[in-house]
Amino acid sequence: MLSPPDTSKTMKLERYNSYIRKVNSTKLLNASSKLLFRATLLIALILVFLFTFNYPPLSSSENNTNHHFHTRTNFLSSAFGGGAAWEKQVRHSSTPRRPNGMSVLVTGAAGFVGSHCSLALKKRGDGVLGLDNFNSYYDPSLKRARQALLKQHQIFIVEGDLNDAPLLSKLFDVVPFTHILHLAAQAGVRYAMQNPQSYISSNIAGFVNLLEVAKTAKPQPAIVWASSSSVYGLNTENPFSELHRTDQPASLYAATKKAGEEIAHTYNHIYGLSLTGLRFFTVYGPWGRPDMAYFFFTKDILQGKNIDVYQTKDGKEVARDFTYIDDIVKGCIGALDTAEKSTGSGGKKKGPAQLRIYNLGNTSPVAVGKLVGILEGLLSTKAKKHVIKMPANGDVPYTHANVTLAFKDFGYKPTTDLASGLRKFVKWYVGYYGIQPRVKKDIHDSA
Ligand SMILES: O=C(O)[C@H]1O[C@H](OP(=O)(O)OP(=O)(O)OC[C@H]2O[C@@H](n3ccc(=O)[nH]c3=O)[C@H](O)[C@@H]2O)[C@H](O)[C@@H](O)[C@H]1O
Repeated sequence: MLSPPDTSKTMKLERYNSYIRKVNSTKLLNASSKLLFRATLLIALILVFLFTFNYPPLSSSENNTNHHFHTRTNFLSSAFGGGAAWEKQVRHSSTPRRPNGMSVLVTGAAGFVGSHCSLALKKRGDGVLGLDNFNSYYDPSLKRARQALLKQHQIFIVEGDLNDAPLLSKLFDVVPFTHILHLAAQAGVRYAMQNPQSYISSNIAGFVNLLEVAKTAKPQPAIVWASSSSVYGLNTENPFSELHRTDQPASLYAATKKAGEEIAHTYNHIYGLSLTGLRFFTVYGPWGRPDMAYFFFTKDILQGKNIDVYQTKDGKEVARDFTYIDDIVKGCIGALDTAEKSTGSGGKKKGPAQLRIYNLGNTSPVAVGKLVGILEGLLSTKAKKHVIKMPANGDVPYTHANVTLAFKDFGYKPTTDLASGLRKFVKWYVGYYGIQPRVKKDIHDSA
């Protein structure tokens, strides 16, 4: 008789195996739940990062327009562009409050000239909707402060990029804009050597995108936009007239503005868009741009830092036709008021349309050294001047506007000299940045 098999060892082995399986499966479970947990945490962190840190600071009017920013703007516009509350804000902001008032889309509304023009238009009863991408070319907190100021006056700024075609089309679906005041651009003459693509993206691609949307709009809006005194480039005739050569730009910035003027011609010719380009001459004033010389000279003088004052190669002073912001605003509004309607509709030209270019300057060039002297007086502080030859960075030695044409067509007449304008700027500057000591008491007291 066969004795029964001794299963005790087998059973022990099975029990052991099943124990090991349990331990392993628990380990596996633990490992996979850990993995799941970590993956969830990672996704959550990515989402928090995207929504907390990356939104909203898209870079304006003066624009950081690289691919990353565009992708994000497109995403945002589709997420925020269609809601009823958003549309209500857009409509409310752009509705005129006076009979026959305009409904103006102001691009670059959080920028220097854009914010001033938006306020002026709104104050007289026009509807204003802003568009700005709040890029970080210069301190975006200044753009946010301008936005807050505009908000107090019921002006809403849509946060988005000129290159976001669906967003622009959406705005035109919601509002039948009568005018566009196009001031969004990559500004700055010297920065073009550091970031050339940003100029192409904003000043050329962005402008074309805007014109593409405008041409198909029903009704087509009339467009007034910012060109630049820099288009005169190496022109040697003075003062600069609209009839002078503008085919020798000295910087990529100037070249993109000149390209804008040619592009404007094309859209006017093919689609009947009414287009007015304004050549601004070194605009300055309260709420100005920190990348401009008068602004960072003020900062550096107050902080006791050296400032570079440029001279031409032959030792002459560099001069600019510095133009005060209020004069520029009057010029922009004059151009808007005299802009004729576009003649096309839905992408089809119906007849010839208005095409204009104007200088908007002060007609009185001042040497940069003199500007520094005025600032020294207003700030009661001696500047640490470092006079150097102008680097080959796109600057031109001299600008001087002839504004006869703008005077003839819409009464443009600058009224603020550099000393008065800088006084107003310094008053704003010390107030905005909370700087009290040293600065002349009468600056604080004067209106
Ligand atoms: O009219 C325009 O279309 C342009 O105007 C403005 O350009 P610019 O006239 O070059 O102004 P801005 O930089 O303030 O330099 C002022 C003066 O200071 C000199 N300058 C500058 C820097 C420096 O360190 N030292 C110096 O002497 C410099 O050589 C110059 O003579 C806008 O920025 C530009 O966006 C565009 O709108």
